[in-house]
Amino acid sequence: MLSIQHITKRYRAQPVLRGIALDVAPGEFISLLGPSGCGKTTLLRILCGIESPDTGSLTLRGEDITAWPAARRRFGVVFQSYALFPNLSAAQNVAFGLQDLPRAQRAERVAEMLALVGLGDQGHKVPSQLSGGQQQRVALARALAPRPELLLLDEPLSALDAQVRGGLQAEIRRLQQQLGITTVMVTHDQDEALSMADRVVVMHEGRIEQQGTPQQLYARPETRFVAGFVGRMNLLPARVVAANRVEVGHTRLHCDTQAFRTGSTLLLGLRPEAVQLHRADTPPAGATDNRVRARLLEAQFHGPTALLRLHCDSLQATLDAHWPTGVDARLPDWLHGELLLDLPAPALHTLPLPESTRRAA
Ligand SMILES: Nc1ncnc2c1ncn2[C@@H]1O[C@H](COP(=O)(O)OP(=O)(O)OP(=O)(O)O)[C@@H](O)[C@H]1O
Repeated sequence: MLSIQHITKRYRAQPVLRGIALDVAPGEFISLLGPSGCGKTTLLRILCGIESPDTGSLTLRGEDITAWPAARRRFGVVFQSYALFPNLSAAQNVAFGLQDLPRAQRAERVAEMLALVGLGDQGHKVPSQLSGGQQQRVALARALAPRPELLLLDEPLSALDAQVRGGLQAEIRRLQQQLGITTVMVTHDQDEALSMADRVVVMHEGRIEQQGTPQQLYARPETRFVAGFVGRMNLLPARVVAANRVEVGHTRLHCDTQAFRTGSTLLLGLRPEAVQLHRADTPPAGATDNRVRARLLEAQFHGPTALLRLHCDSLQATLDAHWPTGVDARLPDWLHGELLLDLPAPALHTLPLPESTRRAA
């Protein structure tokens, strides 16, 4: 439906977008995810039509819209700051983009939209009489009221507290699916991107680093940046010593090394939830591949799980692991003794070293 072709943008000499290409399918929810300064807001502003690219083009259902001003695109936009007219009621704010409709139809549509966002009885209030979450619902109703072809969301929830935010994430997703509206949302919050989007596009320094479903990105990060930015990942420098065998510190581990030649260096990634802990005095029976000794350095309580920092002499590394805290929210005493860690081969990701590190090596 929307095709973004080789978009570049510089501010003065500084390149901010370095060749962005992306196709968005009808009804799809895309999240642009990346750290501050990676260019995601600039890309969204180019989609809105309030910024123009230096090179590249945008097509909407085959039609080139690159030179169209924002008003002609008629996309629905919600910004981080609620951007409502403070002296207009919620209903008047929603009616703002409906000037073309006859009065009766306009009132009907406003009532429908306010009901859709759960504010059917709040239309008379001005923004200062509404909570932050309610104001953002009004902004959403206003953006959706003219039935736009594309909904653009720029960090719409980042000014809200965690609880309101979680509720609205689910609600926006429900609405988006109910209306089938094609949506592009900018966020720097990986949880938000993973939980809401059909496809997450990870941006880094003005480029698309990787894109895929939330599950693909989490299960198969392709670069160190994505591995570190989407979820938590232990990263260990390693060297391929034979097919499917790597050396980390003083120890050798099994993992899939298909993409690497023997002798090459790489990073081994392992999610904290994939680390299996056992007590060393009663080791489990069975295969002992990828089993190393470790000791607990510290534990951080996070409610349903504790994050354990473990030191492993043979790997010459410190690893993070998750421990489910259970109903009594306590760690068993044996975790403070000698431990064995199983690092399952299928959970070990092999990642290329970043360019700069490779040169130094
Ligand atoms: N109008 C502008 N003039 C000059 N530089 C700009 C302008 N807008 C953005 N930049 C610069 O471009 C880079 C990318 O900004 P952008 O807002 O797109 O990043 P972002 O990924 O959305 O970050 P954030 O999450 O902090 O908004 C930044 O270095 C920023 O300082």
